[in-house]
Amino acid sequence: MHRRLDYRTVTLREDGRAIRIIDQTRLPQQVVFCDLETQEQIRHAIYTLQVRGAPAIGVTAAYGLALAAGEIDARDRDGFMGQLADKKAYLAAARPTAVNLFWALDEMETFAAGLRYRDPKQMAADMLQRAREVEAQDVRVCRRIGENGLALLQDGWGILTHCNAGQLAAVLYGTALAPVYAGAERGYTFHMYCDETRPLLQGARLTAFEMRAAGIDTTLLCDNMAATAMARGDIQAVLVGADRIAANGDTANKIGTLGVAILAQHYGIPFYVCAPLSTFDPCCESGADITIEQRPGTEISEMWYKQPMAPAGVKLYNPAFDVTPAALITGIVSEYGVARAPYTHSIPALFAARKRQPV
Ligand SMILES: CSC[C@H]1O[C@H](OP(=O)(O)O)[C@H](O)[C@@H]1O
Repeated sequence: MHRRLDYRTVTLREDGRAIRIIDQTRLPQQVVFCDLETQEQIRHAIYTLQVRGAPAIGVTAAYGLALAAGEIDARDRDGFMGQLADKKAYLAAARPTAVNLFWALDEMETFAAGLRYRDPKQMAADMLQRAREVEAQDVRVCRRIGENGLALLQDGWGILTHCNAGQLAAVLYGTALAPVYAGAERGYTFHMYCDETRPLLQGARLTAFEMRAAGIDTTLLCDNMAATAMARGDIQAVLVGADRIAANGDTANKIGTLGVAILAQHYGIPFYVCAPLSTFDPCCESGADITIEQRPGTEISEMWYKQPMAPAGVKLYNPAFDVTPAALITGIVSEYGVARAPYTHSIPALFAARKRQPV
C-alpha cells in the first residue's frame, strides 16, 4: 500500500496567526511541528532550513508577507504599501538563490496593490486568502509535475536523486519525487538511489526519510558513489529539483547537482530537472546571472562531528548551489509539460501554456 507523509510541510495554523511548518532540522529523528508567528521567526526558519526547498520557501514567504501586513498601522494606501515594501525586503533577505521566495513576495505585493484599499486588517485578511491559494496551487502544480514526469519513466527503473526535492521541499508532493509518488500510486516499482548530499545531508535526512515512509525501495549513497552506481547500470534516470532556472535552461540546484549531470551525460543516462513555473526566472538570461548562496563553513567542518574535523585555519568553501548548464539537461519537467532543448524556445512555450490555461 502506497503511503506518504500524512501532513503538509507548510501551511497556515488554524487560527490564521502563524505559519505551521515541519522543522526539517529535526528530521529524520523527530517529526516536530513549529509555529512561526513573527517575521524574525519566519526569516530565521528559512535561513536555517527549518523550512527549505524552493516551493516550500515560496509558500512560507506568501504567508509571511500576509502575516506581516497584519502588523501594519497605516492611514492610507501609500502608507500601507510603503510599510509592506519594507516587510517584503526583510523576508527577501533570508536566502538569495531560490527564485520562489521572490516570486511569492512579488505575487503578494502585486495582489495587495490591486486591492481596493480598506483598513490594514482587511487588507491582511485578503492577503492571507491569497496565500492560501498559493499553497493550494502548489499542491495542484506538483501533482501535474508528477504526472508529466511519470510519462518519462518505466516501471522497475533505478532512479538517482540529489538533495531533497520531495514533499518536504513543497507542500505535499514535491517536484523531483512527484513522478516517483505518482508511479507508486499506480503500482510502479522504482528503486531510488538518494545522494546523501553533503554538507546539510538533505538526501540522507529528508529524501531517504520520505521514501521509507512511502514504502519505496531506497538506497542511500555518499555523493562520491554516484559514478559507481551509474557505471554498474543501477541507474536508468536522474531526477532533481531546482532553485532557479534561467531563460536558456541553465539550472541552479543543490551543490553537487552539476557533478551528477556530468556523470549522467558520461554514462548516457537521462537527466531531468523537475520544477514549477514559479522556479523559472526569465530575468536571468543564463546561469551566470544566478546568485549562489554562500553558507557558513562550519556546516562542513563542525555540523555533524563530535569535534571539528578540519585543522584550525584551513579555508572552508561552502556554496549552497551550483549551476548545471542546459546542455547537460535532457528535459525540464513542469506542470505544463516537458521542455527540451533549445530551451530558449521551449521555456516560453510553457509560459504560453500557462497563459492559455493556468493550473
Ligand atoms: C523542489 S526545490 C528543492 C531544492 O531546494 C534545495 O535546496 P535547499 O535544501 O538548500 O533549500 C535543493 O536545491 C533542492 O533541489
